Formats: sequence, structure tokens, C-alpha cells
Amino acid sequence: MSAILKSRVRDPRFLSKLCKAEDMIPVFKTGDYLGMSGFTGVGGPKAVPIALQEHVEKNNLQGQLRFNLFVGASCPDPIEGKWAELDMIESRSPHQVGKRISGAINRGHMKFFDKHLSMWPQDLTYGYYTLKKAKPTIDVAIVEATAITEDGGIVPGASVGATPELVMMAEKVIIEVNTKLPNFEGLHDIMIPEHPPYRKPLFVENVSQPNGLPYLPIDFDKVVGVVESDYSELVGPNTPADDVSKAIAAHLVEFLEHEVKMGRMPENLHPLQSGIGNIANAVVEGLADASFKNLTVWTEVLQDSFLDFFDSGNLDFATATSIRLSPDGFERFFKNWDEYSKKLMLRSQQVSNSPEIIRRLGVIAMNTPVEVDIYAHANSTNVMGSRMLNGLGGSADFLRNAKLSVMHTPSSRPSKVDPHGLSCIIPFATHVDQTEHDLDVVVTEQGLADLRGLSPRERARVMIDKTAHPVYKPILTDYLDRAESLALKTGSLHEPHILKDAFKMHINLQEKGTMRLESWD
Ligand SMILES: CC(=O)SCCNC(=O)CCNC(=O)[C@H](O)C(C)(C)COP(=O)(O)OP(=O)(O)OC[C@H]1O[C@@H](n2cnc3c(N)ncnc32)[C@H](O)[C@@H]1OP(=O)(O)O
Repeated sequence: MSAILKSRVRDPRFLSKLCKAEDMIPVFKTGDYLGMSGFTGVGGPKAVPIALQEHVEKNNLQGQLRFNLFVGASCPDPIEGKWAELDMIESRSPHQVGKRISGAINRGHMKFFDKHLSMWPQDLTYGYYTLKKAKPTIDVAIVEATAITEDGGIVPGASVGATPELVMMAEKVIIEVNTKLPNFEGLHDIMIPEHPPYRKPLFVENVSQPNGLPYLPIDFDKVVGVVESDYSELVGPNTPADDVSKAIAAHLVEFLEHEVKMGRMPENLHPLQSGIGNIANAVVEGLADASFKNLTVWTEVLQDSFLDFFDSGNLDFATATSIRLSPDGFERFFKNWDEYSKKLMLRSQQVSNSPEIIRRLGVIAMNTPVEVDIYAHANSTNVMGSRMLNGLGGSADFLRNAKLSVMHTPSSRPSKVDPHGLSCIIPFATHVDQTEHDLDVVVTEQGLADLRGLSPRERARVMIDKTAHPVYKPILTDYLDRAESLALKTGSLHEPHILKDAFKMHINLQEKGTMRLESWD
């Protein structure tokens, strides 16, 4: 036992359960329901999942040790991707990131469902996801801790996610105490809501107000092993902001400045939420450089750009359920721990994504879609209505409930044969995650469409005019003109469509490699 482990595990009962990762292998049976801590690739167990994958590989057990895997959001790709490669995942929920896992889903080899991340943990505790089992429990939960308190509470690492509910539902719990990472004590605020009809309001009136405990209580009798882990977070680098993302950020900053000037926002705005991905990261970079002061953040994931935001002196406090930084970002975070940690709080995803709190605090939500249609229905998940990317995540928790709901996207993306082969603004979304009733603003590098208070037809004109790429403006305008004239004849002018043509741009992409239609005829 390392000296650091001894100092981190302050309840001696847990030291009596100390074992090696490999010793835990017999705990797992094929078909088990597994829960893992972690969110957006950080704060999850590493030593036990890696021991399991090595066991499968060494003993040629591919396809013979398969699990139903629940993780609040995604696991690190080196682990989950490898599990997918070794055919160790039978089913998965609610969010994943990585080509190997989405590949297995899209080949039909792995069952997957996504669900609003605020709802997923409570539905788990209602027993909705274990209906097929005789007992509505998770068989084993593997949880990363950076310390265990005197009274047996788990201090998580860089995320909280759905760990409280996974532990609550688990029959057996394995704790990985990570001694490579710093002790994250003091950063968490963990509360588990009661079931209805006993649930109390979440008493959070501002982003920095705690509402729970600084650790996760655990039933010691469930603990079947405590493993020391010395893995760093298995995260990759960030892609630097490009000109498209910078232009999107500039439009958004200008719009928010206007909102302040018109008195619809206070000078320090409202708490900000920013989604995952490169564009979201770049938009936060843009906000960090803008003139807003004393900002706050109520979000799900903090990416690297939030460190610049803190350093700019313009960000007073940020709360999330995960700090998903790049390796350089984590190094910077750990070096300046005292500075950053006093302005941060990590909550469970039921709280960070709580629709009630998001709506009451007046959050400004900003997320990236796959595509948005001219009436402002957005697809966040399924390319061509069919190929799953990552999952819905918390996008709709925020976009439906925010005071200002923003989706940002490049106006076009390259295809194999055309640098602008995909238009992200299309006539009809091939899958709908966010509806026209949820979105206020859509912004691309071309401009910003303010859709508030507009009828569908007004909205469609503004969307095409402000957000579509110039090569697609005439194509989309032509579609809308034709749809309107058809709808006039059929008395259906509220939200005009030509059903036989609505997906013609997508079909052209499938057949000719580009959405640039030569003609609608
Ligand atoms: C954990 C959380 O929930 S945070 C809260 C917000 N969550 C969400 O919004 C969930 C849904 N959103 C997402 O998953 C992401 O924002 C995405 C995938 C839509 C965009 O992610 P970004 O990193 O900004 O964009 P990026 O340009 O890297 O695209 C990611 C991939 O999606 C593909 N993609 C995106 N849009 C399209 C499209 N219209 N058609 C085809 N492929 C597309 C890209 O080609 C890329 O694929 P690649 O990895 O093979 O190159």
C-alpha cells in the first residue's frame, strides 16, 4: 500500500478491502448490468476496466463476456473503444463518444439509447432501465475516488455525473482510489433527490450555492474491493479554434452585447451553458475575450477554454458536472489548483441539468447540432436521420429551458467531393432532438438568425438569409418559394413543405456526394 493511498483513505474499514484490479475479475459475469462513474471521459475508473479488457484479450473471450453498460455520459475512448472492439458491450446508455463505440452501435452490434441527461439517473432509480431483470438493480458499480473520508464518503475526481444513482442502485461496488490525480476534496456538492411524491425543491438560487454534501455517501457493506489506481485521465488534445468558430463566436458576442443594450440581459449576462465539441470550446474562447465582466457559468461540462475565461478575470464562478480538460489543460488546472478550485463546483448531472434550475436562473444555452432546418428543428444526434454520433446528452435539458437557446454550427461541412457538400441548414431535419418551440437563435459563420417571436414562414426566410452558406441560399429559397406556392393551393401555409422534396438535398448527398442540387424538378 502506497503512503499516499494510506493518507487518502481515511476510513480504515476500506483498507481492509484493498486488492489488485485483477482480483476483481471474478466479480463480473456475462450479462451483468454495470455502472461506471465518469462523465465526458473523466472521473471514471481505469484500472479495473483495463484489467477486464486484458483478461478478455488474453483468454480470447471476445463476445463471451458482455455487459450492459451505464455511464452518466461518455467513458474515455481508450477504454470504451477497446471494450467495443473486444465485443464486451451488449447495450449502452445514455451517451458515448468515440468512433469504435458509435461504429458498433451503427453496425447494429450494440444496443444504445439516449435520454435527457437530467432524467436518466432518476429513471434509473425508478427501475426503468432494468425492467428485464428479476431485481431492478445494477450488478456492479465501479467508481473512481480521489479520497475516502473519515466517515466513509467517496470523494470523486473530475466529474460527478450519475455516480450517486449508480452507486445507490448497485448490489456491489468497487472503488478505485486514484493516487495519481490530486485529491479533489472541496470541489463537489452532491445531493440525491427523493422520489416523488416526497421530492423537495432543489434549493439553488445562484451558481455557487451548495445544496448537498462534499462527498458521496456509500453503504460500506456493498463494497467488494478497493483498488489503487495510478492512471492519469485518458483524454486527448483539443482542436484549436478555426476561422469558422471564431466568426460564430463574434456574431454571438455582438448579439449578446445588443441584448444587454436593449435591457433584456444584465451587464454580466445570465449564467452560461456551453455544449461539447470544438465549436462550443471556441465560442467560450470568444466570450472570454469579450468585454463582459463578472460572468457566471451553469453548465454540464467545462472544457479548456474555461481556464482562459477564469484567467481573463471575467468569470467569477462556474459549476458543472464534469471538468473535461485536455492533458495540457489538466496540467494547468492542477498547477493553479488553489486559484481555480475556489471558483468551481461539481454537482451531479440531475442537478447541473435540472430543467427547473436552468429555467429559474435564466441560463443562456449554446450547443452544436448536426443540422437545423429552416423552421428551426434541430438534429443533434443522427446523421442522415440514421447514423448515431454521440447522443442527445444534455442539449435538450438546456435548450428547452434556457432563457436564451442558441444553436451554433458551421453553415456547411465538406463532403468527399465538395468542400461545401453538406449544408447544415436544410429544408427538413432528418431527425429532431430540439424542436422549433425550443430554439431562439441559430448562428453560423455567415450570421445570426434571431427567431424569437417569428412565425414559421418568417423564421424560414431569416434562417436562409442569415445562416445558410451562399451556395445553398438560392437552393433553399427555391424550396421555400415552391413549398409556399404549393401550400397556398392546399390551404396549409402555416409551415409549408413539399414532402416528396423535403429530403432531396440529403438524397443528392447520398447519390452524388453533395447537397448542391442542380434543380428541384
Ligand atoms: C455531454 C453533453 O451532452 S454536453 C451538452 C451538449 N450535448 C450535445 O449537444 C450532444 C450532441 N452534440 C454533439 O455530439 C456534438 O456537438 C456534435 C457531434 C454535433 C458536433 O461536435 P463538434 O466537435 O463541434 O463538431 P465536429 O466538427 O468535430 O464534428 C464531430 C463529428 O460529427 C460529424 N458531423 C457533424 N455534423 C455532421 C453532419 N451534418 N453530417 C455528417 N456528419 C456530421 C463530423 O463530420 C465529425 O465526424 P468525424 O469525427 O468523423 O470528423
